[in-house]
Amino acid sequence: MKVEEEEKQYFVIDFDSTFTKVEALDILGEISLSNHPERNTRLQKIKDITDLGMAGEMSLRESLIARIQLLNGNRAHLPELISRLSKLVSKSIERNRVFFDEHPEDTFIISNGFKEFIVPVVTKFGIKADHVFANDMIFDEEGNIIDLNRNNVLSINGGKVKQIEALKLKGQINMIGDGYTDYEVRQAGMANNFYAYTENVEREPVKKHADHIAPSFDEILYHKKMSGALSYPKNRIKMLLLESVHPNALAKLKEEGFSVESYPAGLDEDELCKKIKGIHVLGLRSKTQVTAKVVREADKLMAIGAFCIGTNQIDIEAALEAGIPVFNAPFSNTRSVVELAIAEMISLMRGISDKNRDMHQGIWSKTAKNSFEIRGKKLGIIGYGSIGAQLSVLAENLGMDVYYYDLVEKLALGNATKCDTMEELLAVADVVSLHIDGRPENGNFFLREHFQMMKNGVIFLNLARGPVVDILALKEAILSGKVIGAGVDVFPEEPNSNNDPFTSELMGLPNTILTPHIGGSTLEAQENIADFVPRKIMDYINTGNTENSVNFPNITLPPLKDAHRLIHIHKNRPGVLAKINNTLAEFDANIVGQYLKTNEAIGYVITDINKQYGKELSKSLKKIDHTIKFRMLY
Ligand SMILES: NC(=O)C1=CN([C@@H]2O[C@H](COP(=O)(O)OP(=O)(O)OC[C@H]3O[C@@H](n4cnc5c(N)ncnc54)[C@H](O)[C@@H]3O)[C@@H](O)[C@H]2O)C=CC1
Ligand SMILES: O=C(O)CCC(=O)C(=O)O
Repeated sequence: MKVEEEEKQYFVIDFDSTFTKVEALDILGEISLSNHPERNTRLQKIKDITDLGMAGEMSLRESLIARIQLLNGNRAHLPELISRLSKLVSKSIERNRVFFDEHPEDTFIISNGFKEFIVPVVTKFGIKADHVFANDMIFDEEGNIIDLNRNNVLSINGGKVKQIEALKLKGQINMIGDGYTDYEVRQAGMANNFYAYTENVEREPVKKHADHIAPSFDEILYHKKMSGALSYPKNRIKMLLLESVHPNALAKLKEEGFSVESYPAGLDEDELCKKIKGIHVLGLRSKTQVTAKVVREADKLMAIGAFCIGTNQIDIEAALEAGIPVFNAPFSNTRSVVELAIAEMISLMRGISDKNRDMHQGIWSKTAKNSFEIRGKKLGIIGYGSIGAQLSVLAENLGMDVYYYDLVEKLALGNATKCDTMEELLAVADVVSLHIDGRPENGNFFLREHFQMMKNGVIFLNLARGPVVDILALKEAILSGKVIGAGVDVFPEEPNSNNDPFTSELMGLPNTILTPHIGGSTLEAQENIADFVPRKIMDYINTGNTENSVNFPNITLPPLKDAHRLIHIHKNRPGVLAKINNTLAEFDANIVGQYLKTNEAIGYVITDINKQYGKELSKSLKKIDHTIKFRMLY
């Protein structure tokens, strides 16, 4: 009996900024001071006093009284406060409702806040009203909050320690909170563990004293080996974002609870091989090369997000064979590239870059020589995919005559003319714009012979990929006058970051616009990408969805409901599905849904079962021959 009592786990949870995302008195202030002339200064003072109290720099009672005096609160404000707080419960607490429902005897709220609003909020989670220990408000006859019950132990410093002592709980006491008064309980020896709760606020001095840092309630349950809402806490999923991915992406992923680290620059292969250890999700743009070696070194990698269109920088076959889906943003920067191409075409037709340079040097060269309208000119688009096609539409609207060439059959938009060969296109085009992708076979795609096939005096644009064009042949073509203007945004060698030097054979050439791979670098595009790619990654992690993955079989799954989801990735060999199902049958697991898709390399099977599985089932599924990766969701 004694042993059982000692092993019992109690969870003592703070309310403000722990159970809820916010400090309740701040919210009360927003309500009670809404029409007060000193609203903003008072609200700020209330926040400052809260922080001083939290940091242990002001006595608790002093801070409570000072805030009550500033608040102008009344009993009539409480219903709105309770309603707002109920909507501001911490995400992971909300997610683990079932845990609270199932553990009413083991869960306590001990807070220096007030019962008047805490009890109505937490009892909706099954927490017992008599397990809530907090201060009591004193009201006057008009219902104004004028004081607090000064006999309540929670109105003084060290009150939480005394309160827990009085409860005489027998077992392991886990103290969970974000402030100094929560840590004090552990320090006084009245709790066995102190979890510094960082889901809403992080206080370094509090974290320093913690036995464990808990960015979510899932983490606490995982650490205690108890079952919670998630099979694996999200804060344990580490994401590394490179190359100045837009901060919205970071914010979104952090908000979802993942641990995210970001770097402004790209990494070379050796650096990445080191950094990739322990990383679950890698995010990058066009610079960082994810080679087969990087994939081999990646011990935990679950997904790769290309925060751009091109995925040539990633060995997607190696990733596929390792069971790692790659996601990109296929349309988020399309328009930005097209607008840059249009702008360059017009600028180059008018010699703007040279004229601008001359003006800055005090040279006035007003002339129409080599200046043309784009209207009526023939635009040859090589690669009629999303960018090529969009360029076709806008260029035609500007009065250009569009010709295009693509490896595969494409619908001609508007009045565009399809060319069966590149020669055909090069023979007619006044402007040639490359929009093919950067697949390895496209290296050295556009060579000296192609420049020779062009008419004299053309404009040439490469906003696709650097290695696609023989750069020396382009230089010759510019110097010979074959090409009278060039716009180049991408280079065979690009610096890792803005702090690294850039050099190119094309520097200093006439009427040549060089840009630092900014085709997709508009705020609009970056924001779109920062919305799109994290959504795909989160969807994959949370549900197994692979819709839009560039290398994985695409499966769109229904949301997981009252079931456990088993995600099995295996080499595409006959009989694996049968073995999965035999194993499930052995464990008496009833299949409520199953989804399978294969490609040449892998099979992707999702099975939803309606039974609590044991560790043995997952071990057996992992052991099936040809298994690459297995994970479970619930
Ligand atoms: N400069 C920049 O910042 C940006 C550059 N890009 C580059 O633009 C490329 C194209 O983007 P999207 O149009 O969205 O891709 P997409 O995949 O929709 O279009 C590419 C088209 O090129 C065709 N193609 C590929 N190789 C070819 C070849 N050898 N000959 C003829 N046609 C060929 C394909 O069949 C496809 O229709 C990206 O892959 C990326 O490398 C994309 C975004 C920004
Ligand atoms: O913005 C970037 O870093 C890369 C843009 C690009 O080349 C792409 O989207 O493929």
